Amino acid sequence: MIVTLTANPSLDRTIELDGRLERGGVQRAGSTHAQPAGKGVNVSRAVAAAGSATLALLPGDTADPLVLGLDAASLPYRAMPIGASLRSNITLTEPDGTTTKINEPGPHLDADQQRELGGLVADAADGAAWLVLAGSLPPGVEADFYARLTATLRRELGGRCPKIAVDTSGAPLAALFDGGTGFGAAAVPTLLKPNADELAELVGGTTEAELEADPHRAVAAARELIGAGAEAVLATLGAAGAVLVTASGAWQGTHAPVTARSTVGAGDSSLAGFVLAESAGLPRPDCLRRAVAYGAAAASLPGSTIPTPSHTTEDAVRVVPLTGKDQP
Ligand SMILES: O=P(O)(O)OC[C@@]1(O)O[C@H](CO)[C@@H](O)[C@@H]1O
Repeated sequence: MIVTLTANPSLDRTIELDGRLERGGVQRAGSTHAQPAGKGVNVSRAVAAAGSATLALLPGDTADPLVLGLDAASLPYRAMPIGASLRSNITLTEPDGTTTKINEPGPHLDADQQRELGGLVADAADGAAWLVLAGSLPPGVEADFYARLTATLRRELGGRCPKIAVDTSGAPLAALFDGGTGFGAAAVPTLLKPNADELAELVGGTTEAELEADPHRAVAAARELIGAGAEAVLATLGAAGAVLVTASGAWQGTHAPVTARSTVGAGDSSLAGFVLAESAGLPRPDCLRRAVAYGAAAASLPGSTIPTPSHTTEDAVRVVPLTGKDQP
């Protein structure tokens, strides 16, 4: 079972423009669609589409359009009522694949609601294979929420605690490694899935553009996180594919060029591909291969559409070891 938590889910609205975005002008949409989303929900959608067991955890009232969308999609979920509307994030796509995204802050969660959400996660995660903590934190939630949750689950669930993957940015990402929170290595997840921007911000001394241009630099940056206690780092590098780094090896995965339609959800799809492959017991390079195939497939699909296995082409992915010894 792959359990996901989306602390700040979104009903993603995509507006496909027939021409270039004109700032300050009035434009008619070519087409529009809405999808229940947010990073963890997207991971669960990909896992479910692959026929594997998943459960999406999120705040949200039963009548919220996002929750109704999960019902309509038959996605297994548990939603914690909050008495407030969830957010709606807007994506504007242009014919050349340029994507502009505007994310709302989301509804405020008070201390009781945060505790209840943590309890929901502890209950669902008990005995699961993976727990994916993904996305931004809504207003009212302290930046160390994921760090605290990770440390608490490990302490309370012991040997029944799943492997924990985190995909977030900014202060919640930094808090996983911040000794000041007092959780130490217990808060460091099994797997981190930063993009180049997040990785650059986390380790410092480099930029998103440098990491996307040079996979060796991305590996060096990811190694710092391995040194801090993570078992694996899957760093997604946009059109440059992804690198996977563990204590015993590093690999780069690149995909044959695809025509990008919307990059929204590409990172989430990569994470889903990795976790699906890892759960199936595949060797590390094949986990990376599936992650890159899922990311490329997502980028070639409109809006927040999440790929099914039939959208992916693993043969189009080239995986090469970069440093360290390869794994069996
Ligand atoms: O504001 P966050 O939580 O960082 O990101 C939310 C979001 O941009 O992430 C997904 C794509 O990764 C979208 O479905 C969603 O709108």
